[in-house]
Amino acid sequence: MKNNKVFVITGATGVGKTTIARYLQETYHMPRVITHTTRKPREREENGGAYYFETNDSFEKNHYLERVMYAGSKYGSSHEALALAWAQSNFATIVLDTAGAITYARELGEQAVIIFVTVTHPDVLIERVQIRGDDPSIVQQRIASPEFMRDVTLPEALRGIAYQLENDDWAKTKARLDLIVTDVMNGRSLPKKSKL
Ligand SMILES: Nc1ncnc2c1ncn2[C@@H]1O[C@H](COP(=O)(O)OP(=O)(O)OP(=O)(O)O)[C@@H](O)[C@H]1O
Ligand SMILES: Nc1nc2c(ncn2[C@@H]2O[C@H](COP(=O)(O)O)[C@@H](O)[C@H]2O)c(=O)[nH]1
Repeated sequence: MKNNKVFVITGATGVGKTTIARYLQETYHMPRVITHTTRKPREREENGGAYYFETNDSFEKNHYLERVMYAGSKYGSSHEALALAWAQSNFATIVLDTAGAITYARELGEQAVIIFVTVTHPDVLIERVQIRGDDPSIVQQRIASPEFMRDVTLPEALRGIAYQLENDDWAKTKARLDLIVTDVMNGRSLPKKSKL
């Protein structure tokens, strides 16, 4: 349906994408599009919750709107998972790296509301994922990956398209998110040139 929209939350590791998607889910009842990955589950991550966890073989059996390699693992968002979320609500959320967000913007146009999340000091990202309890060797591999460095900066292809949302202070982030959601739900669009 043309009225359906998906809020695409993108940005670097640890910047708060999943936290934001959870807030949109809890506050606005937006279902999350569950994506597929071959990476190993973290503690407390369940199949069909955080992700559909796949083997290399099972990953290849799905139909993807887009797919990427990120820090050595495969990730992909399936047409089926997006349809499932839109069957529950006209507004859904998805968490993607910036390559995926660019594909969503290109493939879905106005139906994709892209939110690029940043922090003022990227050093805090390492602290955040350590506090989250990520395995230190995985954190090191992640930080060293070209995808991590790439996703710290708004890609050229998303300039003028993505909302830029600073997530230094969670209370302020929630207030800014409320502004974006209210505008989108009312069919308006806030200026996207500067950071919110
Ligand atoms: N504004 C904030 N201030 C401090 N900590 C935050 C803030 N937002 C999120 N966090 C915390 O930072 C950690 C990383 O957040 P989250 O898992 O949402 O990041 P992410 O962008 O989804 O990361 P990844 O891409 O690695 O999955 C979590 O422990 C979360 O609680
Ligand atoms: N392009 C896609 N990116 C995805 C997808 N699912 C998750 N992600 C992004 O990958 C990295 C790593 O995630 P993590 O859970 O291992 O920390 C992160 O930026 C996610 O947003 C997807 O289907 N396509």
